[in-house]
Amino acid sequence: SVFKLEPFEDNYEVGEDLGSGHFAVVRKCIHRKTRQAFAAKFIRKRRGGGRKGAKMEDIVKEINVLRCMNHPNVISLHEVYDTKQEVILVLELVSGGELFDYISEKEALSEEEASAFIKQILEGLKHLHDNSIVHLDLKPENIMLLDRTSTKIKLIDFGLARKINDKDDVRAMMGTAEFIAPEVVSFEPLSLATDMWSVGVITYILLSGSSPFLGETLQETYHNITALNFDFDHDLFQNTSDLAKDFIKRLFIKNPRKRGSVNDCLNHPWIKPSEPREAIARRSAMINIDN
Ligand SMILES: Cc1ccnnc1
Repeated sequence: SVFKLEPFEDNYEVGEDLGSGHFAVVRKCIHRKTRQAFAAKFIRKRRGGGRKGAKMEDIVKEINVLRCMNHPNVISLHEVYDTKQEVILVLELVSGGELFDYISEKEALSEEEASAFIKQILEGLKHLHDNSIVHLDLKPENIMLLDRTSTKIKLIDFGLARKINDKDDVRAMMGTAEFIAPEVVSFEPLSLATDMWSVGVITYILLSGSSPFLGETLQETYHNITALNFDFDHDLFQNTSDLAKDFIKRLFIKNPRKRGSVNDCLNHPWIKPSEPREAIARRSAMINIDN
């Protein structure tokens, strides 16, 4: 079988908790022979007719998605163990913490920093979308920094990701309320554009520290999303460029077909500066000397 059946602890020492998800817990682990460090995702299997645990078909889906990924901004899968109670995904270890924590420590980021993070998220997402895979759960908790010092990021959780082929449309995948697109709320067919809405939400949060559609209740959040009830006139956006706002506006579009694609976003001037930013800065510095 492609999954290893021997006891996981024969080959790995299990270390500290790194996080937990729906039916899974992620722990740092060290390969006994090579001393190489990984992140082991222990996914509880659904036993009998119970409700606890993940369905094997969903676990296999996540594995198949991870298997076709090979990109610097996407977590890689090393190997899989299959035991009676659980499936263990041995994943590449990223130890810089969640982008979520990085932002909350810094309140809001500079536009350069935000643009650099979003560019990496778009590059990882392009790799998925070029393989017709939609993530469906993009949010700052699922984006991790490679290590404390670098600002390199990786997309980590593919629990809801799936192949989008036109014949069977995908519906009713619930991500996390704040980040889901209108078509998810209203149970309409999902597409790659569903991820692009979430990129808009993440960008808005990186630049302002505030969540665009979040309401007091779940219902209010859903209403704000389907009514596109967001604004930039927060004093939080007073010194944000029109280019950055334009980037976000092209993603908060109700009709998925009209929303910016991952390629549109990578070519947007807020992401792809026409010239290196230091050249822009140098030019404006020269102007200041002349004045
Ligand atoms: C939480 C996590 C997941 C995957 N790799 N490293 C850390």
